[in-house]
Amino acid sequence: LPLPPGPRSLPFLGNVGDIDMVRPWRTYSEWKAKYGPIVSCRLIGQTVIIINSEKVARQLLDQRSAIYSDRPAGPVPKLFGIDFITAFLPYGDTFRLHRRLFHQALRPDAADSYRDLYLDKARQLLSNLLGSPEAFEKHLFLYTASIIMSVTYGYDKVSWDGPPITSIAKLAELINVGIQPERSAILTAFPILTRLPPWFPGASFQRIAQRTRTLALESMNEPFEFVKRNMAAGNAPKSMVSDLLNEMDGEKHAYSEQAVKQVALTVFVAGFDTSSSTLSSFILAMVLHPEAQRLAQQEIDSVVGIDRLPDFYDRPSLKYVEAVFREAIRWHIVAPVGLPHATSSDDVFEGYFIPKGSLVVPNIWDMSREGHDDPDVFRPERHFASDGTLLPDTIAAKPMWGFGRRGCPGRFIAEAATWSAAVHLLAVFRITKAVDESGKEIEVKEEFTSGVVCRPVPFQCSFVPRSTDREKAIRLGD
Ligand code: HEM
Repeated sequence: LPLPPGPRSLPFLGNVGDIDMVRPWRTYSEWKAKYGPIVSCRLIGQTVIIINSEKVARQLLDQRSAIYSDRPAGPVPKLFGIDFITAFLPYGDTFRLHRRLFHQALRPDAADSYRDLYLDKARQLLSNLLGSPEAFEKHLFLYTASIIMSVTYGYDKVSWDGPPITSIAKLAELINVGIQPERSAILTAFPILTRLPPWFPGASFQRIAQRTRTLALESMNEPFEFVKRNMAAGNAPKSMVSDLLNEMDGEKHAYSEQAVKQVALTVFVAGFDTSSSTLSSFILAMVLHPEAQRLAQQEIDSVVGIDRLPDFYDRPSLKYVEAVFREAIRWHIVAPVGLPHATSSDDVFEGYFIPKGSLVVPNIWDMSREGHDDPDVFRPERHFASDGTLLPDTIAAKPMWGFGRRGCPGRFIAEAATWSAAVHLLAVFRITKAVDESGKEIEVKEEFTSGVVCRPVPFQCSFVPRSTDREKAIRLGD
């Protein structure tokens, strides 16, 4: 049987020269128009299957997940000392154990049990923004980091420039650089390069790898020991690690401390950049679309009133806010091609052969545009049916979280935490373009970085308190 259709490829490099390496999802969408929703190509000796439709992704990655849940084998995670991170594990026993621990700690009801925390940290975010609005990116990072560190290890407060955040955040940043797909493809094709000494011209990746290995060990051990010390002293707050360690005692040998450490560090690595980028993108959308912002604020004022701040029980009544939130996420999807899956055995789909070991790339960017008119336009109204009711498709069911047994286990926490921040920002601030010294508005562009996770290119904006009473209340809560 033939492979799925696709562009002709050169003997060794394959289709490397055909792909927009900065925004590969755009090339994949062009191929969809030519070849259909499932496309095959070659990248330096590797068969790549690109899925350009949610329907096909569900048929293969969800319904045949026993075949489509591996990750590409390559030397990069090991070289960088991060092969224990769940997202890089091959499909096997360790992977299954990690997923079981994630399920225990992050399933929907567990994620709901942290609602007070999301609200508390969102109010802290507002206070930080009142203090230094120009540093909003840093405050978003701190918001995400403090929720993750509290849920995972029980930290009450974390500071941006102190341990353990400095090393973990640096690690997350280096991993983002280290796992760039182009570099992975080259090192996978020429594993000999991984033996180059760090001083060799062009081998700067070896220095990054060395630093990442050290940071990974540090970041795994330091916060873990913090929980163990607290547990020994009898004052460990509830957290993912303390819960798992407590359960481990009752369930001897079911899993090891090492597995708990690995899963815990994965939460930060996988959740930090993705969640803070989502919020940054939401703020950019509000700056560029003041009318949508105004309508959302009008709704908050009428549902919540002006004497209190929003809470999760308001969410079902805040339908326009929900549409704005959904649209901000859809408008610029944070991980446009998610993470590649790999097949662990041969398969046949609609008359096409999909060989074992193929890389399978879901084009989530294209899927988020399917069925929408003018998909580039920011339009919250698209999430309402013609009778004015909000469409039933929830954020948790969207392709943005990936697929099948590899789908994002942090989606419930991520969604609740980003919603909490977004609705608080809307309740308290008018988010506008910043003005320069002469009073002129500083233009803001709809520009995003590229990579596994995409965030808006740094921009300036203003956070103008909408009510002096609320401003006072937040300042007093400092
Ligand atoms: C808006 C924020 C987030 C987005 C958009 C997002 C999206 C994704 C995507 C697309 C994948 C790849 C799924 C696949 O391969 O099919 C993924 C994997 C993963 N995510 Fe998230 N994620 C977010 C936040 C989080 C958070 C907060 C956590 C942890 C609490 C988390 C934990 C993970 C883990 C552990 C994996 C790897 C799963 C595996 O390989 O089995 N993510 N995420």
